[in-house]
Amino acid sequence: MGGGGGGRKDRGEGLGRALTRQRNKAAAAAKERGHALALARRARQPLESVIEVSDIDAVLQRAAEQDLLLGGGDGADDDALSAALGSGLIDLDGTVETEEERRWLREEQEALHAGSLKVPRRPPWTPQMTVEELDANEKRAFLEWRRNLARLEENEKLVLTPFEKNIDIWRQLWRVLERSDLLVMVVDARDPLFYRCPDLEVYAQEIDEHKRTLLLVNKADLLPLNVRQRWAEYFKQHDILYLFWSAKAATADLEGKKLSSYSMEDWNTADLDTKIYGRDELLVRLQGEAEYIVNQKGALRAEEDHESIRSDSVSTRPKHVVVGFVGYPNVGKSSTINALVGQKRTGVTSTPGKTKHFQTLVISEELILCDCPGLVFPSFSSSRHEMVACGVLPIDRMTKHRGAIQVVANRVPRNVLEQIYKITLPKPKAYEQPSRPPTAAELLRAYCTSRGHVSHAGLPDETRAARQILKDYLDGKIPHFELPPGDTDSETEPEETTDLEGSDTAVAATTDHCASDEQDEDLSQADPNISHVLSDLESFDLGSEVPKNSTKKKKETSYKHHKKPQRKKDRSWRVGNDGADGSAVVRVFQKPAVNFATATG
Ligand SMILES: Nc1nc2c(ncn2[C@@H]2O[C@H](COP(=O)(O)OP(=O)(O)OP(=O)(O)O)[C@@H](O)[C@H]2O)c(=O)[nH]1
Repeated sequence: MGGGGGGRKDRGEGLGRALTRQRNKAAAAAKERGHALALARRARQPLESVIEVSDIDAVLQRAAEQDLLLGGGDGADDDALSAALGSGLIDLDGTVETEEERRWLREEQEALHAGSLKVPRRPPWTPQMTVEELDANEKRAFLEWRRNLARLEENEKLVLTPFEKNIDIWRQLWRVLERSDLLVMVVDARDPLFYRCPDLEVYAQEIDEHKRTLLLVNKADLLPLNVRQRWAEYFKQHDILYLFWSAKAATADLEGKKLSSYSMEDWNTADLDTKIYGRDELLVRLQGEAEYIVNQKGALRAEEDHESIRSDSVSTRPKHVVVGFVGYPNVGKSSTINALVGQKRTGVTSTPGKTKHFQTLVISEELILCDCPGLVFPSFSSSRHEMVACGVLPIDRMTKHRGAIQVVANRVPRNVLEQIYKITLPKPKAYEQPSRPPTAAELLRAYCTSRGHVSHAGLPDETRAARQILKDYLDGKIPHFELPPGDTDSETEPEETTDLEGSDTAVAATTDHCASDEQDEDLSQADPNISHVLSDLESFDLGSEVPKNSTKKKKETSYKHHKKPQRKKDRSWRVGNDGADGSAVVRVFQKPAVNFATATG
């Protein structure tokens, strides 16, 4: 009886244990399914830049990744989260200190630690590795890179500006770097050093000592000849391989038009150091540089193999060369590729970060181009505001517009701003420095007053004004450029130099701006009543492209529904993949404009 009772108890305990086991199993399976689902969902997500550091989703996603990498377990979630938090995803105030008294100290620190600002390296890999192994290794190395940057920030009291935190975007760069013979770093001519990433050049040579980087100084149409001369001097002094280029001018040329920019008058100078290259010249130069690299590699390999180097084996042209294009968002990579291909292959917009995947374009049997998505490299030296003003962070995501406008006000002489916008800025008070730049508030209010931009609350619509001013600044309607560091003119006579250049360029820029300004001029003469303000708000992002006679239509549409028209990147040309890692290849055959052999002699 007792035994029977014991048996029931045993059976009962056995059943309980079995049920618990089953429940645990089900829970584990559910967890696994959840993981798989999360992974699958993530795989389906489009490739997005993660630059803004306050994105809590990104924090959690990284925490989940960490969990995955470290195998989970007790407290792993907490550890992962704190690792993600500690690795710089959360930036508490998101701004960089700019007080004068702290600046030199910070600059000293920045110079000291400049070598630590590295581009993440792809860990060593072999074709024999499984996809999972490769993926885990890359994630581990990436997290380590993130932690190092965070440590740098924490320990040294340095402030890192926003940088790309999405490993998948860096993966695109790794692949472009690996397959390119020549790396072309596209920079904006108006501040080339801001957009240059020296560590990327170092990294390229770590992959292969023969790889070289060419600085493609784009938007050179916005740079007067004398400023190009100064930069040319600087590049030569610092042994930087460079050339001036204007994707916009090259595109206009292809369309049989001429760019009406002041600096294009002397673009085709005989001086190779300062001339703005044309499309065919650039293609020849790129191919020449890349072939030189491939030949050097071939020669070395032959030497290493103790082969007898026949003279023709070194000079034989390689089958084809690959030229990779990298750079910050919005510097004009896609425009350059489009101009080189000779037709629209990649989308061009003034919104940074539009190119998401690298693209491979076969220009000819001999030349292949690779276009990498725009990347925001880690840096110390610029503030978030500066990055918005420089087009690296999207204007649309800007929340504190005055900071970015102050960058514009500090860089562009007061008289130039007044001329371009036909506004009068308040003069500095008697007790203030007579040469002080206008404050952001002064500039924004003067602009709003002249255009009648009023917000719902009846206050000046500073956000709208800020967006338009920043757009004009980026598009080159407001002329501006930096001089090389240590340029004596900029040091000893900043006012005079800027004023001189500014007024020169202001004339051209004003002419350039006239058409777009006409509409605003009209608006400024009208009564800024609320319906006008609303219809006016609607034209906001269309800016100068809205024809005058479209005012009526604008009034009829609700401003709430107005969204910036996003031009879609034309990807219809994508044809399958190249067999390596899923990247698209299109074959674009075109007659080489100049015979390479004759052109290079
Ligand atoms: N003035 C001038 N503007 C240019 C030139 N090249 C490009 N732009 C403008 O710069 C903006 C950005 O050009 P994109 O070609 O889309 O830049 P991107 O580097 O491919 O940008 P992402 O897709 O963000 O990587 C666009 O508004 C272009 O019209 C140039 O040579 N001169």
